[in-house]
Amino acid sequence: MRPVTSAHAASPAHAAQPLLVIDIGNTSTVLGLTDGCRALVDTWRVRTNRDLLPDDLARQVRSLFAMSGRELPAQAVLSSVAPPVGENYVQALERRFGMRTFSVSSAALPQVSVELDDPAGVGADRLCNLFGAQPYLERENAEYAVVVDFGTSTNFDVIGRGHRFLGGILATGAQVSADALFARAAKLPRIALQAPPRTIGKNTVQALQAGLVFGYAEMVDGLLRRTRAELDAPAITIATGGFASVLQGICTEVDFYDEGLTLRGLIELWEQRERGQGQP
Ligand SMILES: Nc1ncnc2c1ncn2[C@@H]1O[C@H](COP(=O)(O)OP(=O)(O)OP(=O)(O)O)[C@@H](O)[C@H]1O
Ligand SMILES: CC(C)(CO)[C@@H](O)C(=O)NCCC(=O)O
Ligand SMILES: [K+]
Repeated sequence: MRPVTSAHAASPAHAAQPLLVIDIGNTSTVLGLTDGCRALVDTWRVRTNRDLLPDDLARQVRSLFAMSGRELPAQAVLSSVAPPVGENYVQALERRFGMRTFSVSSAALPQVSVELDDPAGVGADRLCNLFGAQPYLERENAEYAVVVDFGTSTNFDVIGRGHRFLGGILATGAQVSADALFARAAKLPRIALQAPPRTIGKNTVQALQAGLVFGYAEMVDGLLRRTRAELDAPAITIATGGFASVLQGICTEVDFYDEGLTLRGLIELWEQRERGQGQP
């Protein structure tokens, strides 16, 4: 992997309104606030809780902003793969704070060509990654990009120039794999998901770390090699999500590491939509 890098332009030509961005995953929800230059000035990470109702979420958002001494902005863009949490945030933001909101879906993004059997079924987070990959496609002058997103599941999102979502791979997340193993093997200790000093473990912890971390890295490299072999032009690859930092320097098929790709994709998506609607 090359060192931490970001291909995203820091600011649009015009001053913009501050924007609340929310990426609702199956385990975590990440909220971010941008300034008038579309740069993230604050981020918050909370557990995704399907039991919270609109007013619970309104209280959560209000207290996060109060904690950081921030003003609530007038507009928000949301990506959710955990219904009904996305809808509940929309209700909270619109009814309690009068915010203008936009929810990511393939139907709401006509400029994106989702080349799947069922375009409506694609996860909103994967559409965010498509937008997050755009600056890389341009900067590297590449035909394809593969985003590997390490969350509850590990997604490989195959993206083509011109906002094409070509498909991908969904694999069991690293933590889910580890938890499944610990749940079924009474004598195994819980371990930190970090690389051991060598592949041949000298104790139970090292042996588990080799299986989980190196095993996972080999899966990622192998799937990226297979993906690249199926494409008719070279692809750049970008890893994101918490576990990506653990695999940095281990995966040989990953070109870039970018922790903020999904959230900045959400900002980029909003920005392009605003430009498309002719609203500065
Ligand atoms: N610093 C870290 N070191 C090791 N593992 C990590 C680290 N941060 C996160 N992880 C693991 O990586 C996985 C992905 O983390 P991330 O926080 O990006 O996604 P998530 O919030 O768990 O999933 P989702 O986005 O689907 O809600 C998690 O299973 C987590 O256990
Ligand atoms: C795969 C997850 C769970 C990853 O967050 C999400 O993108 C999702 O629920 N997607 C729907 C199925 C699909 O994208 O094909
Ligand atoms: K995510």
